[in-house]
Amino acid sequence: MRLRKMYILGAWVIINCLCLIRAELYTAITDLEDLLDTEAMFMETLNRYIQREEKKLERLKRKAEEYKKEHSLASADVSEYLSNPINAYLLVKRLTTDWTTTESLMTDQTALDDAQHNFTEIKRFMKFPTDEDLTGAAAALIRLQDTYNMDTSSLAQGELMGVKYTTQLSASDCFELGRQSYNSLDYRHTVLWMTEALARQEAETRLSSNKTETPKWEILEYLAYSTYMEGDVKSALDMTNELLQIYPDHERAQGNKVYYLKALEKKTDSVNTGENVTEGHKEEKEIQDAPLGKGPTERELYEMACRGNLTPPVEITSQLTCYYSSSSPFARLARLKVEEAYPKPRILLFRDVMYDSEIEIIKRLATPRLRRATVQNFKTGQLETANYRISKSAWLNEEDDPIVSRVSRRVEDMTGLTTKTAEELQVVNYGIGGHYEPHLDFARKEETNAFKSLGTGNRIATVLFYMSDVAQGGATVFPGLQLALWPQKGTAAVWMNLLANGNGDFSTRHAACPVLAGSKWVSNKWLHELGQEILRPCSLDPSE
Ligand SMILES: O=C(O)CCC(=O)C(=O)O
Ligand SMILES: [Fe+2]
Repeated sequence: MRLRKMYILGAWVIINCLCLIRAELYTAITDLEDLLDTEAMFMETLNRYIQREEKKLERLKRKAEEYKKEHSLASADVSEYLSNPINAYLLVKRLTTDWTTTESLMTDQTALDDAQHNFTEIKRFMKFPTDEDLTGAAAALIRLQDTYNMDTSSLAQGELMGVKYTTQLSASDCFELGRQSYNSLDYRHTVLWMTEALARQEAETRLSSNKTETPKWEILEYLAYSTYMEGDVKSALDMTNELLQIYPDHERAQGNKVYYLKALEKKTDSVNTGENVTEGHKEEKEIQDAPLGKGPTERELYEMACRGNLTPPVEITSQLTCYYSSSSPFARLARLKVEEAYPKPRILLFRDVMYDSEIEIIKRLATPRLRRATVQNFKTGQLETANYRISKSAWLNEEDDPIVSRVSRRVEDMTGLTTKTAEELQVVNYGIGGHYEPHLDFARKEETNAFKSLGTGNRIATVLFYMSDVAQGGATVFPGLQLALWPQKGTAAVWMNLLANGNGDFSTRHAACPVLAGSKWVSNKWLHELGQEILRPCSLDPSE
């Protein structure tokens, strides 16, 4: 049995070693799909273990029955029973060799050892999430909660912006989200998720007599402390009192109670410092983005646009038209459909410009090369990962497949610019919660190191192909323009990042909203300045 199992594992080793990446599995859907295979292997091992243990218990039950039968026979008439030499012999045998066999059956651990061995092998050779993945996945869920303004209870009931899904979160799932928030010193979300954990736990206990996994006192402990850190000492004290009713000897709670009482007595201002309270952490200040004048901040505009609650004013939208492109003989021939999404900066949407068959090939070529996407360090020009960009990306060059050259030609036909100096085709897959916060695609004047090694100047234009629809979320938004572009498979968005005078156009600042449901695939071509001199004549006008 074990050999066959090992053989199965052996087969998996060959398949999975090729693309084994330990961390950051939560950043792309493609990796999560592999985790389902891992889970299937775990379930198989667990079921086999249960079957073997059940067989063992069946044998032990039969033994117990046998003992019971003989013993009651003997007890009915002890002297009669023992006067029979066979019975006397059998009694001695039952308590010697027989009992040794029974005992060794009871203590037999081979099923457990085999299961543990298999678990270790699965963890070694299959894709397996790490603690960082759990933290990342929890952070993604909390990001979605904030960006899409979803209340904790609806989210726990599986409702995503009014759409009801069947999956729900249990008390222990909510507790884990609270714990993850707590570990990130995010007390606001700790309070939200621990409150939900408490409510769910009470409901779960009412429904079944089984004890739930997380004890109430533990939820109360996190909740009380985080409530205190959020500045509500009175509620923190009430929760601590409730905790002490359940668990009177809880030393930390006893200590905290004394502190909360003192804090309340003194009505001290220092309630938020966390001093003297066990488990105290210094609160990290959230980075507040600067307001754009008096109106909403960029963050607020970004979130509103992501939720679909922002559109450009009618003076702008009324100017927009759609037409068939005539930018090249091919564009005329293929009757490329163009829609203006914004007039200045001009943002165009080319509909049905990438075909499903092309998308399939590009995704297939990119999938084995997907790695956590990087950003360029503002100061050093080095590439590094950052929490404000969470996705997986791969680069395809024209030698990889004729399709990649075909996409470059298409980009030339769409833009009238050359792709000779463009970067390779970047393919990006965003998992749930995957996003890219507001940024500029071009390098600012002070970023002197950016694109230096390419020697092709700045990123003059962006062509962004949507290679999937997205069930919910995942828009490309331009907060300053109040504009959201909703991914539509086969459409490409195109805009110029630089003005004709070569300066960066800051109004092109844009973002990829977190994916709420589904998966988002895009690919993009960044065109550079070098070689465009004739195709896009420059201007000395500072406003152009
Ligand atoms: O995925 C998107 O919608 C935008 C991506 C983007 O802005 C980028 O990769 O620079
Ligand atoms: Fe971008």
